[in-house]
Amino acid sequence: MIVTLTPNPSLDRTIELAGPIERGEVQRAVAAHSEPGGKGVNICRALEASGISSLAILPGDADDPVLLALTSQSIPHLGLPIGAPLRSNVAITEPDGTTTKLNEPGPVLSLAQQDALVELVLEQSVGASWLVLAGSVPPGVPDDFYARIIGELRTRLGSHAPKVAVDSSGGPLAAAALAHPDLLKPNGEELAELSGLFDGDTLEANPDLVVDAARVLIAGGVGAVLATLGAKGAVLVTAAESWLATTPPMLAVSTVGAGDSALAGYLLQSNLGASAPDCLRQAAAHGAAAASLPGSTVPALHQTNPSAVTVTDLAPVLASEPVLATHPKEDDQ
Ligand SMILES: O=P(O)(O)OC[C@@]1(O)O[C@H](CO)[C@@H](O)[C@@H]1O
Repeated sequence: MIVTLTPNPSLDRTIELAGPIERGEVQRAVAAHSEPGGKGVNICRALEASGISSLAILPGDADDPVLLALTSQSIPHLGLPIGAPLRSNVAITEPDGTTTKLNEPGPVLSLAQQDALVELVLEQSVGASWLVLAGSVPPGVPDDFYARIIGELRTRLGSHAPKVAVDSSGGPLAAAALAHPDLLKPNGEELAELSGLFDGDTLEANPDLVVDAARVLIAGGVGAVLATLGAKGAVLVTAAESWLATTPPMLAVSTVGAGDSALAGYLLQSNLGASAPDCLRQAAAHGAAAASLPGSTVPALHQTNPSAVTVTDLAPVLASEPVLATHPKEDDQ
């Protein structure tokens, strides 16, 4: 069983345009759809689609559209009632694959609600193989929320605690990185910010340099780093080894949730006891498949093509003069 916590879930609304977005103009959409979202929710949707048992923990009332959608899609979940509507996030997609994402702040979580959410996570983590702490934290929640959960989990469950993966950004990601998670899943920009090495564009264009940046985090106590690099693939760095996974070129339809799907692919194989390079291979295959699907749609295992993924060994470059290059972002936003 894989448990995810999404403290700031959303109803993801995708609006498809027939041409480029025009600021300040009225434009007609060709299609629109809604899906229950938030990073941990997407990971559970991807795992369930492949028959891997999971539980999505999130704040939200039973009659909130996000929870109603999870129920109707038979995604196992536990909602903590908060008496307020969850947020709606909007993605605007253009025919060339460009995705523009507008994320609301989300409802405030009181201290009592935060404590209740932590308690729910600790209770449900007993017997789980992984706990995934995913996404932004809503207003009122301090940056050390994920770090606190990792600490309390290990104090309470000791050697029975599940492995912890973190997929977040900004302050919550930085604080969680110091709490020794087993796996961190940054994109190039997040890894650059966390490590203080290079910038996001440089890392996304130069997977070799990702190893140097990830090693900074591993030296600080992070178990392994799975860095998703959009069209450039993904890099997995452990204490001793590192690999790059690349996929054949493709035109992205919507990159929303591609990073979440990549993490789901990794966890899926990890749960089956696969080797680190095979976990990475599935991560890249899941990420590519997600980018080929509209909106926040997540792929099932049978919709991915791991045999088309090339996995190669990487070594740290420790470049004294980083290569300057840019690359369009295609990771999830
Ligand atoms: O605002 P956050 O919590 O950072 O990200 C939320 C979000 O953009 O992440 C998912 C894609 O990764 C979407 O389902 C959702 O709308």
